[in-house]
Amino acid sequence: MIPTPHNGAKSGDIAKTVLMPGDPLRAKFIAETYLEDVVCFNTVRNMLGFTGTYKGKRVSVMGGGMGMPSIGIYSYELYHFYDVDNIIRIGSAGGIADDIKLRDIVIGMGASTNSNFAAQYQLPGTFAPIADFGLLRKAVETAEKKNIKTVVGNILSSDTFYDDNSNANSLWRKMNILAVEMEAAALYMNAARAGKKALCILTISDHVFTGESLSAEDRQLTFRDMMEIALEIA
Ligand SMILES: O=P(O)(O)O[C@H]1O[C@H](CO)[C@@H](O)[C@H]1O
Ligand SMILES: O=c1cc[nH]c(=O)[nH]1
Repeated sequence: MIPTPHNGAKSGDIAKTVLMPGDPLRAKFIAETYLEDVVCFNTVRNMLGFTGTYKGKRVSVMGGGMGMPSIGIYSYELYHFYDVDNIIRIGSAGGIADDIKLRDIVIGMGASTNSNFAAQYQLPGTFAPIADFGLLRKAVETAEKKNIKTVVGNILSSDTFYDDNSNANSLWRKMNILAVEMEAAALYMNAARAGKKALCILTISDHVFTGESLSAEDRQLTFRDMMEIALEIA
């Protein structure tokens, strides 16, 4: 079923590993900054996707949009229709745990969620969405080699950015959730169901409780550490 309603790529246009920021312009930035011999494979809905080489390895980078329905569509199509094996989400997140600071890189070993995405599987219990251990280990080792600190643990994938329940994040904090973002749980579920691999690496752009947030310039600079870790393990 390719091209799909959401992806104009043809068979073979996409590498086995795809880096997936939420923002398609971040995908363009990565392609222009780090990749050689770049080809743009998707412009449908401006959800830009590129394939090129990084240090001789073929790698793709594509926006995934905001929220679980969006990354759910793009990652499903990549795994099932484009033969992609690994998707590494690289995103921004809000700090929740007290010891998480602006610019920290958080790796989602697990992704708790308030979403109903898992209902489709009709499981007789609660599914725990987790990262691929091999990708996780490589990311941590690569960061250590680069002298970049990472914090590994449980994150929250939320359906809401603006939430009417002002107490919700305090409740998640009690369960040692490190940070909140909006996609990893669906990505991890799609990977599990497809028998493929996924990882979510995040940079803390703001803190839910202190209200601090990074400037646009600071984001650009600190996001590069996360991008380089993802590119190295691709
Ligand atoms: O920076 P990205 O990857 O878009 O990730 C975070 O930013 C968006 C919200 O501002 C959500 O998509 C959230 O998951
Ligand atoms: O989803 C997100 C991303 C960044 N900051 C937040 O508070 N939430």
